[in-house]
Amino acid sequence: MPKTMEPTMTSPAPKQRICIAGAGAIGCTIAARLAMSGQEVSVLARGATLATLRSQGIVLTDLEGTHTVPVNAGSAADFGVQDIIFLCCKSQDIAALLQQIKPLVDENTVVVPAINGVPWWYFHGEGGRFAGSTVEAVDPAGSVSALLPLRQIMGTVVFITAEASAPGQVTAKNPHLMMFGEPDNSSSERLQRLCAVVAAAGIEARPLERIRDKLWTKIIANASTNPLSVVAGATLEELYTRPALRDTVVAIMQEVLLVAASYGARVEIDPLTFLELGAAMGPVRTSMLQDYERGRALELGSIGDAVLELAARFDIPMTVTRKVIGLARFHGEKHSSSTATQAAAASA
Ligand SMILES: NC(=O)C1=CN([C@@H]2O[C@H](COP(=O)(O)OP(=O)(O)OC[C@H]3O[C@@H](n4cnc5c(N)ncnc54)[C@H](OP(=O)(O)O)[C@@H]3O)[C@@H](O)[C@H]2O)C=CC1
Ligand SMILES: CC(C)(CO)C(=O)C(=O)O
Repeated sequence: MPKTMEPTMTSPAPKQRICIAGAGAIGCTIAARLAMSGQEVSVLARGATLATLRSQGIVLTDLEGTHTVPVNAGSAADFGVQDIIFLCCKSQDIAALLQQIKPLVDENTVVVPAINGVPWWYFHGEGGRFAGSTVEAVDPAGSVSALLPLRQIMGTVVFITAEASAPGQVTAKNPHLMMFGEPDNSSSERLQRLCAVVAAAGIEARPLERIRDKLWTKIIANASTNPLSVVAGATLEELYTRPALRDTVVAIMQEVLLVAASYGARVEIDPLTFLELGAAMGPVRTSMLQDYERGRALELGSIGDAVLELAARFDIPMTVTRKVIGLARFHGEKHSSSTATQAAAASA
């Protein structure tokens, strides 16, 4: 069975009301591209980022050059009901952001969580042995699932590398690619519409029949590199090419591949191909390394703990993965508390 459906929409992308909730590296990249393509884009932001977006717009540098893009930025109260909402935050911020976007959602709104790791809706919509069960690491006691009906969600896997150098200023050094799929694996008009809208914005958009296969492909990439990038202070190129790091990357890949296979995922990429593709992305700093360097919380819930939780259901040991996640957590907590102490001292 082909895993990528053929996009069926040939007419120009329909005009949509689109909200980007979360204006960091990925949010600003998607918002700028969509706004440049003529869509009605609203960006939900806060603090210094909101002020900058209002005064200067988004400055996106990607493979096509540098674009300065004015956007309508504000809080949820400033926007009406949306056709599409991209959630562009770290997994630990999903619940807060879902609460904020409630006024923007009606029964036709499609919510697209552009978030790495195991999604909170993983066991919803597809059936199977664990149907309806909760991934506690990302959906404690079902508290996130309760915030949004499953039928509003469109799965996505984001293959973009982006970094914000300042609020609203983002550089993305690789081609933009996003894959989309219904949680119940169905084909739908809204899936085709979403792909048409995103493709018209210069982001390659692939509709998928089995979104979980590609989720696992990305989970393998993130679990094997993001936490280790923090421990080693290493770029993707270094992680995938330096023997001392590559061995650990491969060991984690092998462990997570076993978890993916246990859940029936068909992952087409073997570890050696992962290494080649990853190295070709260049000296990219993972989003987790970016957070570490800023003293921010690390996204270990969806990228680390959720994977260990799913492995435990099949008694898969995860020896290397667990150790690296533990080390990353230790480094992250230590660094963020010393960053907070320095900030407090500086403002005293
Ligand atoms: N960067 C990358 O290259 C890639 C990232 N990803 C994934 O995409 C997701 C987003 O990552 P990325 O863009 O890098 O993350 P960032 O940290 O750069 O951006 C997240 C944004 O969400 C905002 N935010 C969080 N909570 C709220 C809230 N309650 N209200 C308003 N704004 C909020 C943050 O605001 P504030 O700054 O004020 O906290 C921040 O601007 C993550 O899951 C990441 O793993 C996937 C592929 C590549
Ligand atoms: C590094 C990358 C692009 C892929 O592993 C990523 O998803 C991240 O930075 O979180």
